[in-house]
Amino acid sequence: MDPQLLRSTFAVVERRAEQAVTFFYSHLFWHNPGVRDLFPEDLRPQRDRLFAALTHVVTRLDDPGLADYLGRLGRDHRKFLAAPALYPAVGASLLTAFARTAGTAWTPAAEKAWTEAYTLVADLMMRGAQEAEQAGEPAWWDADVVRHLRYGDDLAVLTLRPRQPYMYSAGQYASVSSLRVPRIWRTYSLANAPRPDGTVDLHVSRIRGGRMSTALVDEVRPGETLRLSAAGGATVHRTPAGAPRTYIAAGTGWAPVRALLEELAVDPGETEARLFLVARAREYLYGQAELDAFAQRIPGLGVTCIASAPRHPRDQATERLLQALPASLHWADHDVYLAGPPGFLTETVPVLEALGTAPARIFHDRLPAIGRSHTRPQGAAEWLLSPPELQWHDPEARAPGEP
Ligand SMILES: NC(=O)C1=CN([C@@H]2O[C@H](COP(=O)(O)OP(=O)(O)OC[C@H]3O[C@@H](n4cnc5c(N)ncnc54)[C@H](O)[C@@H]3O)[C@@H](O)[C@H]2O)C=CC1
Repeated sequence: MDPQLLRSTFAVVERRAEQAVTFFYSHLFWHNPGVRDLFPEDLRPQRDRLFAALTHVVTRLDDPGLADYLGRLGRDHRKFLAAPALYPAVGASLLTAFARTAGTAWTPAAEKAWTEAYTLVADLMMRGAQEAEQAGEPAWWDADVVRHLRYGDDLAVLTLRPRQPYMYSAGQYASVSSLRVPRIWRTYSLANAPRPDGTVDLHVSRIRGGRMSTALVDEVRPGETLRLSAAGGATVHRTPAGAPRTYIAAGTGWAPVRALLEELAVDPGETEARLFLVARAREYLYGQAELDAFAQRIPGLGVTCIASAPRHPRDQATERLLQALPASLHWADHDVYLAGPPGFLTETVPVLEALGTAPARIFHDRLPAIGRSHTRPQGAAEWLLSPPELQWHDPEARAPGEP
């Protein structure tokens, strides 16, 4: 396998990505009747994901973590009903699409390199899936909705009871699917530390035009069954017991922070902990109701709630937070746990670094370049200048208990 050759052919294909992706799906669905049913009705986000995943692989061929990443991806793809027979079918369509798109760059040597690369990727993914199956891990967990609470127009807290034991750590997330929105999975943080009764909470903010969040906020009722993927994400506690830490949560970013606090509350000792809770308006500070209870259970907890002023844009709360942070001291001694919208994280991280927090001590879910944009940049330079819209879910971060 020749990494240089793979990258140079991929660079040509990437410039004609729309054409390549359209050809790929047409070829796949034409030659494999029934496969179309495995994909969501709206293929556009899927198309971007395919290229994001391929870019991830092609740019990390020398990365020793790639095999683990692909193993986890294969394990995770079981929820999409990706049977082993699908892998060669996808490979055949992908290589044909590349051959059609790469023009003169598609030499016999390039074809050989891509065939070898795809075989390796598929083998590692299938092995991950097989290992999960042998370990008795379900492809997804059926979970019954036992409670559905509304906060304002756009927010709901759902309590689910998985029918089989569901393992996760405080701070992790899961993909969620509902038969109301077939074949679509969306990622939500698990909003509580594991409970003796096994139930898990999800905090869902309705996104305008978002079919899944609308279904979860407006339509889903107790008694209904949702599907949960295996938990993932490495935003779990990494701070030694008793050492100082700061939590910063914006909007439903409260969910993972709430879970981390609940875990800390079991044995807080004298731990110094700071919590900044940020929301678009006072009435959206829905976590506030629980703060007294947390403050009682964690004596060293200091809490600051920040919201935008009435009739001001939601991002004013971020400006207020960034102005408030320097009033707290000793940033170099704190681990910082952050959760919230991608734009919020992008603005907050540099300020924390400027205040003295080491980048390695700032923990948040990673933001891969999984675009929703339909006007695709034409090359690496344009890609950097105009990156696609970010989503916070990162399958690479799916490493429960990762140090
Ligand atoms: N684990 C995590 O990191 C989690 C992330 N989220 C993300 O949070 C978002 C949901 O947000 P909502 O609850 O509706 O919050 P929201 O849209 O009400 O925003 C909450 C606050 O975040 C700040 N903010 C939002 N967009 C910003 C931007 N572009 N630049 C600077 N600051 C910004 C503002 O201060 C705003 O008041 C989704 O994007 C979701 O993916 C949600 C839960 C967990």
